Amino acid sequence: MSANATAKGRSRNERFVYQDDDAIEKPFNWSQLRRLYTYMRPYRRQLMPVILMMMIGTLTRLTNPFLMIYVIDHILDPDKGSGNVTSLVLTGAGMLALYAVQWASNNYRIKYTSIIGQKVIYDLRKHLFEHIQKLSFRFYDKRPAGSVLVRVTNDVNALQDLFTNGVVNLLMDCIQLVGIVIILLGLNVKLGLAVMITVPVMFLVSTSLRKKIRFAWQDVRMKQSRINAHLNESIQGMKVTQAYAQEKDNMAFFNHMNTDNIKSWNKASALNQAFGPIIEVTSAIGTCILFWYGAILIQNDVLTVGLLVAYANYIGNFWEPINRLGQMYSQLLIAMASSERIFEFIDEQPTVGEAQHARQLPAIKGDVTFDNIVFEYEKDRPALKGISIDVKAGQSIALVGHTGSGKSTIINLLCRFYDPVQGKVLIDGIDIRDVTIESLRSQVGLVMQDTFIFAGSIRDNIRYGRLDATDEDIVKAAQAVHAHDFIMSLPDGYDTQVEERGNVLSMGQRQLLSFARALLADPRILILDEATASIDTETELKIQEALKVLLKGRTSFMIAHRLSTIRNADEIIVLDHGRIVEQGNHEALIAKKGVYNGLIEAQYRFL
Ligand SMILES: Nc1ncnc2c1ncn2[C@@H]1O[C@H](COP(=O)(O)OP(=O)(O)OP(=O)(O)O)[C@@H](O)[C@H]1O
Repeated sequence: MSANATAKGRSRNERFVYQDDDAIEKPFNWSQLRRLYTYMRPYRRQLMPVILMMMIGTLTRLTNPFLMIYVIDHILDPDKGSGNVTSLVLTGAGMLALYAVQWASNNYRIKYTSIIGQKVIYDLRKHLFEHIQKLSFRFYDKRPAGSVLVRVTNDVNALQDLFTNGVVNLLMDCIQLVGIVIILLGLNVKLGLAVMITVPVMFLVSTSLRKKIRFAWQDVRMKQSRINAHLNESIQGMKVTQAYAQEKDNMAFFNHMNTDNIKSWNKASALNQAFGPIIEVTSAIGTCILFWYGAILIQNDVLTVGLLVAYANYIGNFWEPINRLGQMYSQLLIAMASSERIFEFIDEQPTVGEAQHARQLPAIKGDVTFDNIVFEYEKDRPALKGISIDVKAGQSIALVGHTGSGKSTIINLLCRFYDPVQGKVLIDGIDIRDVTIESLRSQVGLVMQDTFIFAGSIRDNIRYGRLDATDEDIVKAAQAVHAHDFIMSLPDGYDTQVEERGNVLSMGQRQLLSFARALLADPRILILDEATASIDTETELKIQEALKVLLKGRTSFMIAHRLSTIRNADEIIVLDHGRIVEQGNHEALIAKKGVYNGLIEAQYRFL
């Protein structure tokens, strides 16, 4: 913390700490490059004609000056064939033809490198997304959603340039450069060496400047990344900001970051602009040497005017690939960092894996057994310490206990979001680690406290429970859980569009929707994390009615908060610090006057 941070609190600019998750360049790494190449390999065949076109384009470009030599030294030379209009026209036509070929091949190259590059990026993004969908909760426990998002978007985008034109351009520039050097030295070694004398100087100056430029842009990206993180957080937390009237403070913080970003941008941009003049001055020096030394050679009859013009042309084309190769190298180092971060995710194995010979869980009855379960999220900090529960199909279980006592953890294990450290969870006597995750989760319904509503229509949101459900099934499910009336009162009924997270719906309405969704899925085992927010009595009654319909005939586990739900449960399990401390029905537990009685008294004293 800086010195001006007072005892009252942090200074405004230190309010948030954002982890820098931006691409920082990494050293060149061949094995990573080879791994990146595996994404290009499927397009090898499509790449062949592109490379061919690139070579044709480069060759025609290198050939053109030879025609110039011919025109100047043979056609226009009074001693040789001056005035030969036919030759002149023919050579002119030849030049035009070469330009046309060059233009066509360049067009082809640019178009198809971009198409192939996009396909490679598509595959990479798909692979990454497919993979992160499989990763276990443990993975997400450790990472903020923003950092996962950055890898799927920014890091993949950072590779886009490399794939869309980088690889082919790299090849093209190398060929062009080698071609020009050979021609320059081949036509006249002395003049060739003389005009290339500036190359090492230019190389040294540009390498050091480029490094500075690279770091400056990295700094810009880091600042932008912080702005993004802050924006993300601000939007998500807008209600809290407004509720605590923190807008001014938030604005000041944002301004600070915004100003910082502009400063970095200006610095990077100034450095960038310095690069152009350096290239120009170096190439101007090269040209001066060319004409000065060329003129001497012409006077000594060692060089022709045509050759001198050709040299000037080649020199003009000489700096361009050098410049691009430098840029390419910077791009490559950044791509190394991005690919490393992408591969880090791809290499991450789901901790909850499927057994090699996992079988389909057959249609279940709904018996559930927790057999002496021990579980810890973090080493040596057990969240469950030897839990055994036996539930018969169709029974409803209410899990109660203080915050942090392990209720959600029990549910997490039943869905196999995590695996126990010790003991097993059995459904109809089958260890859930022996069956495929999909066959397990498709038979276990989960109704979360914070119902997730996806952007789309109400109908589609209910259909999420069973994608092949007909419209009639959807209406029936909604009617059964008393959601139909409120849906019909919405402007477009079932077609009403709701935004992500369903902010336009009330808490109670969202719950009813999630009940309809779960009913449609018709799972044998239902898990319900009851919402804590209190709702009006009428909705409350509807929810209780809906719950009865939903629970009928299913084994259910409820993290129950409403007394009515807890009371109606067949069995109440009271947890404390990861252990079951009491178990039984409401009356029996109240009569016991133990932990449960204390909890109920504390919670419902005012009802
Ligand atoms: N993802 C996690 N990583 C690390 N520790 C966790 C994680 N989730 C829960 N815990 C810890 O495990 C213990 C049990 O948590 P759990 O969420 O099961 O409690 P709970 O009874 O459901 O609480 P609440 O009623 O507040 O939701 C707590 O000590 C909690 O801090």
